Amino acid sequence: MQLLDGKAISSQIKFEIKNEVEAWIANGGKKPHLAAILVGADGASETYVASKIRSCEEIGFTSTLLRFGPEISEKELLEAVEGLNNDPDVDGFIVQLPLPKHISENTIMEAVSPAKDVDGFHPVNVGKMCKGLPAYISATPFGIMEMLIRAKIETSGKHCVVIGRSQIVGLPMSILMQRNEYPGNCTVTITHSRTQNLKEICQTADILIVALGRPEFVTADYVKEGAVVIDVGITRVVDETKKSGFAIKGDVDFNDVAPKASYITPVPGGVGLMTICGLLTNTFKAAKKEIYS
Ligand SMILES: NC(=O)C1=CN([C@@H]2O[C@H](COP(=O)(O)OP(=O)(O)OC[C@H]3O[C@@H](n4cnc5c(N)ncnc54)[C@H](OP(=O)(O)O)[C@@H]3O)[C@@H](O)[C@H]2O)C=CC1
Ligand SMILES: Nc1nc(=O)c2c([nH]1)NC[C@@H]1CN(c3ccc(C(=O)N[C@@H](CCC(=O)O)C(=O)O)cc3)C=[N+]21
Repeated sequence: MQLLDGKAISSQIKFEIKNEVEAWIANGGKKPHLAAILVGADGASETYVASKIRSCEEIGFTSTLLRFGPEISEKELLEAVEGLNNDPDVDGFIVQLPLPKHISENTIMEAVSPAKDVDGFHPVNVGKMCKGLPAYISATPFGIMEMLIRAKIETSGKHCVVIGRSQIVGLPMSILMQRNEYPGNCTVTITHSRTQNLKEICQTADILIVALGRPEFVTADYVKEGAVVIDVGITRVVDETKKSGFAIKGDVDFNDVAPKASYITPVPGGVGLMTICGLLTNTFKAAKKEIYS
């Protein structure tokens, strides 16, 4: 078993971005500025925001966080989005999901200017990604692809099973893994809560990407000997032994699955850190106006 060490890979990527940003600024470029809107207090979002702010500081980006209570109206949130769309200093921003039930996530995602949509959630960016055109690609799938590249994992002709079909992870991940270029060319199966025989399908996976949001759901009996296992899940569970009062768990039972896997990502220290790299890469592209002039 080989650990796909998100900490080591993401440190290397951040080092590379930091150097590029320094050169960009030395040549008169603008310091990249990433903003985030957080509504309420979702555990995974809190983890993300904290991690993101730390990374922005590390590599020399400006970061701004706009926090709102869960009672904010859709109209007020749309105004906040419009404010960031029109703020010339903000290069890119994300609206943390999930949003409270009374707010339509699709309405909010469509309100974000595609040029500042560093999460890659706007239909224009999703459409461009599907067609293989230059676009912001959702940070988590982007980070996972980068991890596969850096670990030189063979993907061509492999069976990739994705658990979860969300707009933010499962769906874009599936599209990227079937593309006619490395790291893609997989035969992809997308599974979800209505899938029958999930375990049997997972047992046929050469590459298993798990994003359903249930801590330690995938056990060794789901996994073929020698499979590559990518754990996207981030759930805060109560843990009295921790200073913070909680521990972060993935969707894969790591200790059970690791002996069977050829490669596996840990949680924490895996995909989450790669997501941050995806977001920073997209934000730097936004500052350089690489995709939208
Ligand atoms: N590490 C990182 O960078 C990131 C981590 N996350 C984490 O990843 C996890 C998934 O996030 P996200 O995609 O947003 O979650 P969603 O809740 O939006 O989607 C979950 C998906 O899993 C499916 N699902 C739920 N239960 C089952 C089941 N028992 N069997 C099979 N499929 C099931 C759902 O099916 P259906 O469509 O039928 O409801 C849905 O498609 C969460 O823990 C989240 O915090 C998310 C983003 C980034
Ligand atoms: N619009 C939107 N885009 C997202 O990409 C998005 C979102 N909303 N909502 C919440 C989920 C969750 N998510 C995480 C990303 C990184 C870490 C992360 O950096 N984790 C580190 C640090 C963990 C720690 O602090 O210990 C790790 O796993 O090692 C966590 C969670 C992005 N999400």
